[in-house]
Amino acid sequence: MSKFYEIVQYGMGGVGRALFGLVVQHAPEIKERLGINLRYRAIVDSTHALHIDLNSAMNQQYMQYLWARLKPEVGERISEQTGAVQKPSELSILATELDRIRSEDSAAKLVVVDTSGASDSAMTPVLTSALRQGHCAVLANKRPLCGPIEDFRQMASASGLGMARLRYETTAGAALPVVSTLRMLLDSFDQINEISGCFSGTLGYLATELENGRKYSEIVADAKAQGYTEPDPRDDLGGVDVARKALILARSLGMGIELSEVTVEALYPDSLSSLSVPEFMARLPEVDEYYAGLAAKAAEKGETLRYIAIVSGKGLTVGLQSVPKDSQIGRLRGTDNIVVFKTRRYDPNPMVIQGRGAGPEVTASGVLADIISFGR
Ligand SMILES: NC(=O)C1=CN([C@@H]2O[C@H](COP(=O)(O)OP(=O)(O)OC[C@H]3O[C@@H](n4cnc5c(N)ncnc54)[C@H](O)[C@@H]3O)[C@@H](O)[C@H]2O)C=CC1
Ligand SMILES: N[C@@H](CC=O)C(=O)O
Repeated sequence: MSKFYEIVQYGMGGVGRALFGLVVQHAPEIKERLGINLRYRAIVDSTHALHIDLNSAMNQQYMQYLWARLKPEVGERISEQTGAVQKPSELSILATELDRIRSEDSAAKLVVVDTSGASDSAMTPVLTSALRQGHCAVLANKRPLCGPIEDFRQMASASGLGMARLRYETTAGAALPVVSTLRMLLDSFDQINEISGCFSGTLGYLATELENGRKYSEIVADAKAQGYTEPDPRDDLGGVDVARKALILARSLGMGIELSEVTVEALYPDSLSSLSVPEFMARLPEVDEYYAGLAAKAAEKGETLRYIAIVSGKGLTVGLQSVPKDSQIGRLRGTDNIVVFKTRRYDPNPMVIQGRGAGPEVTASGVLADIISFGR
């Protein structure tokens, strides 16, 4: 029997557009191979929304027509599409879709997909509300999982037993199977003693390229252009993005920790913290020399810099460390992440997951896998 999942997607940046392209291009094959009908009901960016009527959503030609305009190389905005409306609020977009699906008397489930960079206050009510009404949610956006712990618990409990209708694989390690592995270990009654590693594609890329002698300012600009960084690269460089990932893993383990309890170490000076993003990017050369010096100092000792996170019963720590070049972490290259699970069963040798941890294409593939997992 065919299953119907209908996507309401917030966020049409790098990851959002890559996901839209994947779904539009592969929906017929997904239906044929897996018996899962995926279609778009609405796409939303920071200012506008496009509600897609079902006839159009089922019409592959119309979806291809939209993709031809929205794909990154063309880059049209939602506001430029026929039928787009100015966004009243994130929640009202969902309300419109819930009304529509009720009036259709449909057996389809909505999947609210958050590929935005929106705040937790904007997105948490949307996601929790959809989950409470029996629908599904998939997040690439970490913020809604990093608000007050009570909000996280409400979202989790709204998503059914074992968080059955909530997926957020790409919030830690992009498409690497980190969250699903954590769930698998917990479901099979292992005991996770520690999760550690390098959780940032941007900081991995920065560290490797500093090692190669490139300038800090050029590396950060390049990471932004490639879509590795957060909308504001200071989230990456300041360690907050790593802290969010560690917090999401800690909360998934049942720890009641707040983001404010995690101490981070910033890889840019305080003097650049209150600038706009373009101003920040323009002033990066001011710190080139300092970070070249740090990298050179580590190299003199046969070491390299890595930004390391540890989640354990003692809490969360994240920060810059100098590690031997020929260690497992020292050998990481580019945007690769490494996540090490030390558990009762994986002892003394831990379970290790390693691979690309950032980039729009790879992240979109993880979001699509999350969506499809509801229908399996
Ligand atoms: N780029 C990557 O490698 C990865 C990104 N992520 C997460 O995925 C999300 C998207 O990342 P990117 O696409 O790279 O960022 P991006 O900056 O390219 O896109 C973010 C989009 O969110 C939209 N947006 C902001 N506020 C919104 C709102 N209230 N409602 C609807 N849309 C809104 C913006 O218009 C923008 O187009 C972020 O939360 C990021 O942390 C997660 C894993 C990897
Ligand atoms: N900005 C993040 C993207 C994935 O979460 C990173 O660099 O790791």
